[in-house]
Amino acid sequence: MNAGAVTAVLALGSNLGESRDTLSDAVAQLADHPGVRLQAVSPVVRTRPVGGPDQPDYLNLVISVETDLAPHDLLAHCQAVENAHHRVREVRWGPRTLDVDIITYGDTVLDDETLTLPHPRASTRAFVLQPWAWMDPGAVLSGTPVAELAAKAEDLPGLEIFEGD
Ligand SMILES: Nc1ncnc2c1ncn2[C@@H]1O[C@H](COP(=O)(O)OP(=O)(O)OP(=O)(O)O)[C@@H](O)[C@H]1O
Ligand SMILES: Nc1nc2c(c(=O)[nH]1)N=C(CO)CN2
Repeated sequence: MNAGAVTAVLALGSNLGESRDTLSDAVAQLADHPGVRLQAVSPVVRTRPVGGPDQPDYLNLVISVETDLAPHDLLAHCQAVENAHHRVREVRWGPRTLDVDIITYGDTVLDDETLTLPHPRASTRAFVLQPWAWMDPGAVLSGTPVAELAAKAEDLPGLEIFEGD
């Protein structure tokens, strides 16, 4: 790892349009930055929507990247990739072509107007935790094994590996 580089975990979700293609493109776009190197990609999972209005199932995946970007610069890069997929913010937790969240940035703990790390809702979301645990069975979030958190998450039933339509 480059001196000063940090490992970040990013969670991607899509439930509008050609979600499988969107996720593949987004992973490539996230990695297509001189300050970002892709380390690992989880399986794609199909998940029931958590919160928000009645909406289609999601496809979700998690990646880990090694990055030289500062946390807010990584957030800006994630949002640029969301915007490239015509992400429109209408309803909270509403359907979207692409969502990219920063789940962890090394061990950084941070909370300001635009960025909270670790992501404040990740520890209860199977759609983040289960693919993360499959990608990295030893992963830990704020001191607790991610696999243990996934097993307790209310949205775990209904989550399945996406094999393609
Ligand atoms: N760790 C984080 N990753 C991504 N965005 C974050 C994070 N912490 C705070 N934010 C802020 O949250 C704002 C709203 O993000 P977004 O619209 O993606 O929320 P959401 O995906 O609908 O809901 P949720 O935050 O529950 O996943 C962003 O504009 C960003 O500034
Ligand atoms: N299954 C699922 N549900 C969600 C998702 C998501 O990615 N997958 N994202 C949300 C807001 O980030 C709200 N609800």
